[in-house]
Amino acid sequence: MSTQTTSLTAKDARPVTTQTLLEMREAGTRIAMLTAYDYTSARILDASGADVLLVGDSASNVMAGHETTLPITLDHMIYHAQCVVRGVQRALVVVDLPFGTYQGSSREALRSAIRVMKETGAHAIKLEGGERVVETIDRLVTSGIPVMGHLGLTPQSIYKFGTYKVRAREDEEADQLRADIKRLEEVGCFSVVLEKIPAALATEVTESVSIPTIGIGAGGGTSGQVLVTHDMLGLTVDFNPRFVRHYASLAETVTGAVQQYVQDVRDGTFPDESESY
Ligand SMILES: Nc1nc(=O)c2c([nH]1)NC[C@@H]1CN(c3ccc(C(=O)N[C@@H](CCC(=O)O)C(=O)O)cc3)CN21
Ligand SMILES: CC(C)C(=O)C(=O)O
Ligand SMILES: [Mg+2]
Repeated sequence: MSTQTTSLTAKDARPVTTQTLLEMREAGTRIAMLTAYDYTSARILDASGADVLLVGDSASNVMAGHETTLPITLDHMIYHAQCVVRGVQRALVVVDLPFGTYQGSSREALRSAIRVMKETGAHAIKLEGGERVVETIDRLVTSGIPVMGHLGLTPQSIYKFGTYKVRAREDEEADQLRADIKRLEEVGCFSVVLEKIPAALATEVTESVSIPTIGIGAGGGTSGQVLVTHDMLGLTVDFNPRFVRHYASLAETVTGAVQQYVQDVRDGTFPDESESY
């Protein structure tokens, strides 16, 4: 088995493709995905070795301050994706199709996805759902647009479920997810996100398909992991589900830096001579 084309390090600038992700799964190399919404962050995440950057509709929460992902528009998502693409050399850039831009018909979905691909230079799109979006995914994939699926907790359906509790704990919903992931694979998704489902189920369905799965709150048995970057950096201090591991406490760091700056301005110690002309 050849692993020659599998990109592993930040220094290896060979662009990650959907094929690379498949090879990583086959080689047992776990895939690291993070969200990105702007140029400056995307550049740092890309250079730090993130394999996939997701321009998530979580931008609705994280960037715009909305309570849910429902309000963000296709124009907003395209703007964020354009910014991210400018900062990326290696990572695969995937863009969420926002609520209301693909559910109406496969024709509407294709129009939305084509806008993303044409106007941003991103490499793939992601959309939420199983059986009910299979026809749509078929149309996108047939048109040459790589599609990532998203099963389990699907935040665009929050008002249908009413809570962000763990999904597919009961047999009926678990069986539906088992069937959904097979359908997503059959119709040509290159990967599927599994959000907030029991680890045992995520492991089982990962083994039932040959495409890579990317987990968030789905345990360690998936082919890769995704987190919202602002969560893992400790910027979103009021969002603390157990699946978030904090790799930094940037809210504290920023608070300290800004307090110091304010004090220095008040004191007149900033700027000093070396910082003046
Ligand atoms: N900052 C951020 N991070 C995310 O992971 C994220 C977003 N925003 N916005 C879009 C969706 C929404 N997501 C969510 C939202 C809530 C929980 C959650 O576990 N909420 C509660 C538990 C609720 C319950 O048990 O009823 C919690 O523990 O915080 C998980 C994923 C994931 N996505
Ligand atoms: C949490 C990930 C999977 C997502 O869909 C988003 O950030 O919008
Ligand atoms: Mg999303």
